[in-house]
This record gives sequence, structure tokens and C-alpha cells, in this order.
Amino acid sequence: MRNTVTAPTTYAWEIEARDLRVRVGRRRMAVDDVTLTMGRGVHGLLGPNGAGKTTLIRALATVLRPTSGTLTLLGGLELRELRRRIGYLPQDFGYYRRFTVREFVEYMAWLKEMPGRDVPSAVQRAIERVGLADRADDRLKTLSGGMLRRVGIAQAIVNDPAVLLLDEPTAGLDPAQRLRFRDLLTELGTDTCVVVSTHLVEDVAAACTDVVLLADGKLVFQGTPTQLAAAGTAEHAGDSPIERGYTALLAGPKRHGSW
Ligand SMILES: Nc1ncnc2c1ncn2[C@@H]1O[C@H](COP(=O)(O)OP(=O)(O)OP(=O)(O)O)[C@@H](O)[C@H]1O
Repeated sequence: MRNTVTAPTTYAWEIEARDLRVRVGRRRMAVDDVTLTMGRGVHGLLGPNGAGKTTLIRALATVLRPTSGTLTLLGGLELRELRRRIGYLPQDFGYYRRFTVREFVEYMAWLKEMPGRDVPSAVQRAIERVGLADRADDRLKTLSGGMLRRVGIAQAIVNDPAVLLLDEPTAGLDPAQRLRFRDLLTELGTDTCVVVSTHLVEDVAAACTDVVLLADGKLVFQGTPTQLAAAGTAEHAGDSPIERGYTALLAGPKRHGSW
């Protein structure tokens, strides 16, 4: 019999960061004094290259420790229990090429300490949700890049996480897969706190309830996609209102990386 740990359910936000700083390497403060809260819904994490998106996601995934400030996840669950309740797709996820899709997702379910009796049905459901049921017993080495990305998404959702962290999940997906993925995001966001980093502003407009914009490790903006769009004017660069809002908010005089 497993010990059942009773999770606190009295938190206001799934994710609460106060004055959060995360150092990478020796000196670089890749997340620099960020204060934000995130609850259920789909939070789009936007920002130019090097803004600190991956570093923030890694801190949320408990892979990196905060350098200073506080980060409270799920009301302050202890680390082991917290990790059971997180789903994480890193930018580059490692896998064994000879595993089948099912074996790999099962293996990840096992690492997340899911009760054994729940594993087969949870694995099947996760594989179906990413549209890979017909490839479930194929080896990973036979899949395309987009399919592998979907396997990565399946392993991230297999434990029905309360906090789901997806670092550039749409990279490598073809347009049809991206549309299906947006529907999945919307569905997941109804009862999960989903944080998704992306460079595709259209994905944010279509599937996110909330946008978090980072630049140089700082929080530049948090609000709805409509509020982001409202920040732009016709003079700002971009193909859509939301892209023009993004450009407007990043157009500070001291921002480097103007390329
Ligand atoms: N291990 C490391 N050592 C030194 N600097 C690092 C390290 N990892 C990241 N950085 C730096 O920290 C900053 C933030 O990087 P991060 O990967 O979090 O940005 P990002 O917003 O995810 O970028 P991208 O959109 O290019 O993926 C960058 O300037 C990066 O060069």
C-alpha cells in the first residue's frame, strides 16, 4: 500500500513568485526580480531570445533553485509530492530511442510514482490525447520530430498534473498538429495551471487566457491577450494586433537585442 499524502487545497494560486531571482552560470541573473501569480488557465510565456523563459520554467519545474526571493507551488507542497503533481516538457527532452511510445510514457509515469494500477489506462489516455494511438507500439527512433514532440507532451500530461510546464511545445509541429495542440491546451487549461513558452504569438492569441512577457529576466507585462493587443498601435511592427502589442511593450529605450 502506498502512503497517501493529503495535498493542501487551500492555496489561492498554483504558482506564486515573489521577488524571484534565478542565477545561471556564474553571474547571469536570467530571472531577475520577478513577482507574479498564476492559477488555472493557459499562461503564454513570451519574450525575445534570452529573455529568461526557459530559466523560469526550469525553476517552476524544480530543476533550478531560486537564488533569492520565494517560489511557492501548490501552496508549498514538499518537493517529492510536488514533483508527482508537475508535468514538464523541457525544450530538449531525453529519451531512449529503442523504447516504444507506450514504454516511454509508462516509464515516465513510473518515475512520477503513479500508482501501478492507474498506469496502463493513464498511458493509453495520454497517448490518445496527443493523437498517437496508432503509433503506440512503434519505437521512438522511427518517429518524426513532430511526433516525438507529441510523445513529450504525452509524458508531461500522463499524471494529470496540477501544474503543466511546456517549453516550446509547438516547435516542430506542422500547422494541422499545431491547431490540434491548441485545442488540447484549451481543454487542459480548464482544470490545470498550464505555462507554455512560445515564440508563436498566434498560439498565444488562440489558446492562452493570460500572457506573461519577459525581457532581460524582468517581467514586462502580465495580462490577457486582449490587453496585450491593446498596448500596440498601427505604428508598431507586427502582422496582427497582438504582435504589435508585443513590439510596443518591448520597445523600451534600454532593451538590447533589437535584431
Ligand atoms: N548555463 C548557463 N550559463 C550561462 N548563461 C546562461 C545559462 N543558461 C542560460 N543562460 C543565459 O541566461 C539568459 C536566459 O536564458 P533562457 O534560456 O532562460 O532564455 P529564453 O527566454 O528561454 O531564450 P530562448 O527564447 O532563446 O529559448 C540568456 O542570456 C542565456 O544566454
